[in-house]
Amino acid sequence: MVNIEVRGAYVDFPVFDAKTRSLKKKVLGKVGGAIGTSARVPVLEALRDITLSLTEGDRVALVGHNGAGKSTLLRLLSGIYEPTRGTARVEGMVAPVFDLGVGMDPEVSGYENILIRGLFLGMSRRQMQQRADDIAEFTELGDYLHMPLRTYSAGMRVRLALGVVTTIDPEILILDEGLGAVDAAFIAKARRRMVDLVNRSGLLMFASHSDEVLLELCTTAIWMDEGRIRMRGPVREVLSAYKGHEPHVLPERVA
Ligand SMILES: Nc1ncnc2c1ncn2[C@@H]1O[C@H](COP(=O)(O)OP(=O)(O)OP(=O)(O)O)[C@@H](O)[C@H]1O
Repeated sequence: MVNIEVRGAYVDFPVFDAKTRSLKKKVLGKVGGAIGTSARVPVLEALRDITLSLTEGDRVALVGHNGAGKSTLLRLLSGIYEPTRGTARVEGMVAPVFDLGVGMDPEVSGYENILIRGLFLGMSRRQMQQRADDIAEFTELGDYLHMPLRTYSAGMRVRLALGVVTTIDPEILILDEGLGAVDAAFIAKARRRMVDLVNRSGLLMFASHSDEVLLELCTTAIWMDEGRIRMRGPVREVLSAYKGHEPHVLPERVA
């Protein structure tokens, strides 16, 4: 059973080496969470009073300005952060994909990294051995897979990481955008695998700045603003409210 229950959760980051005096002025920009200065040590209030209930089949987009709290919320749901106050209860095995390169070792080969990365995402050694050929074919890396990862370009690393990530069977899939370095043709090729991955995940939560990807993969959305949930609803409605206009979608992507 896959289930997420968050009740009145806060996540604060005390900042011990901040220049406190210059923080006394209220920050007026749109970017970033609230900075509390009443205590002796300034506290970054990354999440404030989050209440959320998600279950099997939910496909949730997470949007908001830089620093709004999206990554912090994903880390809370992945068990990386504990709430400072409130509760966060997660039932189900979480596959967190924050940085495609995390869990990769530059000194070992592409093949060995396929195994390591798969184990990191909750798969067994045997499952990864069975899937290695499929991943190898998808990445088109050929003999490079026998070379140490440090010899790969940025785009080649992303190909390898995407190959592994799109082969797993996650109960709860937590995606934080980071597909930057690959070329457009490869993204198009990965799209089908991403859609299949999402379809076989029990629950998806995806933070991204791409309307197109979110509209394709998600059904509902949460708009984060200064650490709070500002709006929750159907993905198209939330994107329109957040952007102030209809979401941008390339004509051929419109269903
Ligand atoms: N480890 C940390 N220590 C101190 N402050 C942090 C830390 N991580 C995040 N913050 C602060 O928490 C707030 C929320 O950050 P978070 O990374 O969750 O935002 P985001 O919505 O994911 O932004 P982006 O779209 O830029 O990735 C920001 O104000 C940020 O400065």
